[in-house]
Amino acid sequence: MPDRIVIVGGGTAGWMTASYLKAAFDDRVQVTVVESDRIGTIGVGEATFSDIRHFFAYLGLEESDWMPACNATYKLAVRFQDWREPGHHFYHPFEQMRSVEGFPLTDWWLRGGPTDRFDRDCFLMASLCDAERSPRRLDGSLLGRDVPEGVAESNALTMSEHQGKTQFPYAYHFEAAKLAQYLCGYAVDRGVRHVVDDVVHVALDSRGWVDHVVTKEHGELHGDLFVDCTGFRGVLINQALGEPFQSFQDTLPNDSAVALQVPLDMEARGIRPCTTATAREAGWIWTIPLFGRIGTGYVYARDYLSPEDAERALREFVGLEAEHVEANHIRMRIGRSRRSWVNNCVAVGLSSGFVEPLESTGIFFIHHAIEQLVKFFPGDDWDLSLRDLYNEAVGHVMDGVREFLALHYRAAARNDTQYWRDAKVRALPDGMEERLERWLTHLPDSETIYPYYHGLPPYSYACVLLGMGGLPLRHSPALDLIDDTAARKQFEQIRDRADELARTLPNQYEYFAQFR
Ligand SMILES: Cc1cc2nc3c(=O)[nH]c(=O)nc-3n(C[C@H](O)[C@H](O)[C@H](O)COP(=O)(O)OP(=O)(O)OC[C@H]3O[C@@H](n4cnc5c(N)ncnc54)[C@H](O)[C@@H]3O)c2cc1C
Ligand SMILES: N[C@H](Cc1c[nH]c2cc(Cl)ccc12)C(=O)O
Repeated sequence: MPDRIVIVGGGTAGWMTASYLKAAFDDRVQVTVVESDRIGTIGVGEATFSDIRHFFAYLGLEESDWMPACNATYKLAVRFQDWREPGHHFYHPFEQMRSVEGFPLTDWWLRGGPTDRFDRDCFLMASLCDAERSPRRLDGSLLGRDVPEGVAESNALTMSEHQGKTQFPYAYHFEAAKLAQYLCGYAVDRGVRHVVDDVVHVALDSRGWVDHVVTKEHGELHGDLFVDCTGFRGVLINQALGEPFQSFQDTLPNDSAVALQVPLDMEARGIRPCTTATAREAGWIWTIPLFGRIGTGYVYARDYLSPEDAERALREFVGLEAEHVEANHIRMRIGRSRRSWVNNCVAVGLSSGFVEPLESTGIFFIHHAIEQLVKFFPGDDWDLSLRDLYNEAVGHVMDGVREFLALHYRAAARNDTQYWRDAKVRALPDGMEERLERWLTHLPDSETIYPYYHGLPPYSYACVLLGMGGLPLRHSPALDLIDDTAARKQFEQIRDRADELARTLPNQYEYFAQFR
């Protein structure tokens, strides 16, 4: 069996992979992580999918184990600010879409919702975000009796096996660098060898497979399987093995970011239970509230804005609190390696692929890749089918997310700068134009979105279309022929329940302060 695994890179991807492989295979594999202390990680304040709870559950970790160590908070939604027009906002929440008479509530809302806020009319989470509530009460109980709490209820190995069955009501914000540190401790405690050194050479054998990597001070590291977690550099997959990188730049032009970590008095300011993405002149600014500070950054396209102007705009946005904070400028490689698994090398994380962090998909890509690696782990014969299945699954996830992100720009009503005007006419990924055409007459459903698993359910597409406001949408004509009493009752129930929860749940600061 290929049981000697060498992971190059110790960022979020490296340590998530090491700890997961140990949890999966225990001492039946030997895992080494080699990471440079000279080359930094991409450690900004980060937001996740709710699915990441399956990752922690797989490792046997409770929130109380890792959250305080990572200054983590809850995320109930992404709040899109100013994408339609200045002052407008809407939420993309973690909440199962309700349906009435077989039609999603959003479709009923299009026919005639009670207010002009589809998100508040159709989802509880939008009101909880506006009211800045925690999804848990001070005694730790989760907001709704109807929300399944456990993850052990199913034996599923992968996230895709859960999709559509339940929707957990929150994800997390955390400091990625602290999570990597926490997982390093977890992995080393379980026998992972940790080498701090630079890989200076990747030695290939006569077949072009990785034989070993050469480090500056620790000699050669031999293994059967090599995992490239070297970030945008792609030291093994792209540099040594020559696997081409396929850019998504034609459809997603944002290629840069400037980030600030801003310490703040969260008691005075409050901790919003959502990631905020605020549209700006040539991109958007993320605000990720952590316990004790916010992570913020401007994601932009260099074709439209210089790094200096982006930093100036970000500082203006944040205000005086960021005066003495140093900015971190990042060049983003948008797209994916054509194949993420080549010979005996599997790329996980930024080396495999990345799209701008608008819907917090980076760590989801890592989680998904690791699940697939366990599912399709090679045997002695390195059967090519396993590798092909892996590459197809990983490729589909990134291509699907690419479409979902492209939709945000095509659908946004904002058109006050050249950047936003160009967004309306920019090319869409192959096949998406036809799909979009259909969504305008019938809100997206499982049969009309990107046809392979990519993490996003149809209701996520509906939220973006309804919230961005730049495309004409129509309700299903059948709704004009169906009694709408049940739909109206559903809207009322949501409003009443949202009011009750907003009145009775604590705010996020109160909830997390009790653990400090
Ligand atoms: C601006 C921005 C915002 C983001 N926001 C989010 C978000 O909100 N949510 C989300 O899910 N994801 C987000 N991401 C993505 C997320 O940061 C990454 O997916 C995640 O941190 C994984 O990074 P990584 O481990 O692949 O690479 P990195 O963090 O770059 O780590 C690379 C590692 O490789 C090591 N290395 C490199 N070369 C060598 C060498 N020659 N020898 C030895 N070691 C080497 C480095 O030392 C480092 O340890 C964001 C990314 C960016 C750029
Ligand atoms: N796999 C799902 C993906 C998902 C469902 N709803 C949302 C909302 C937001 Cl803001 C991001 C992703 C998803 C999950 O993580 O629950």
